Amino acid sequence: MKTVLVVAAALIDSDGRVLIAQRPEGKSLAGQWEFPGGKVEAGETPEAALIRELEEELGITTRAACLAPFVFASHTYEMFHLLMPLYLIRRWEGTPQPKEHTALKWVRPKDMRDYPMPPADLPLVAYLNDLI
Ligand SMILES: Nc1nc2c([nH]c(=O)n2[C@H]2C[C@H](O)[C@@H](COP(=O)(O)OP(=O)(O)OP(=O)(O)O)O2)c(=O)[nH]1
Repeated sequence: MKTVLVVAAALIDSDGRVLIAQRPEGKSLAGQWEFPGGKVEAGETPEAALIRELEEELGITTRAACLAPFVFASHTYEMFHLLMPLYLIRRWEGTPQPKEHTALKWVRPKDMRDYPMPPADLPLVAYLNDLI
């Protein structure tokens, strides 16, 4: 089975809330709430991929020095194995806009269970709960 490398971000605001984004209709896991991010492309570093995805998906600018490696998900889906590092980001420029998602929401980690998330993400929420 193929291992797919996806990078994701937990943007954290000054109130300790984390940004989650709802996947659009027509995609896999439609309607579920995820951490912004996406697949690392050939020849790209994970950090460059995340900076690119945040610009494309949210219209925000950040830089590699603002990405703090945190934890990772390793989860087998039916068609592939997902390996997904999650970076913490507390500094960025711009206001996140849902350019590719149905909606965005700032939520406290303890409230994330109210939002259906991909199975790979559930362990990550527990780590955010401990952090924040
Ligand atoms: N960005 C992101 N992707 C996640 C999370 N949890 C999780 O299982 N994924 C999965 C969903 C997708 O299969 C893949 C991310 O792919 P993507 O967002 O770049 O591309 P996509 O939706 O077009 O992918 P797909 O339809 O081909 O599955 O990782 C998460 O928290 N954030």
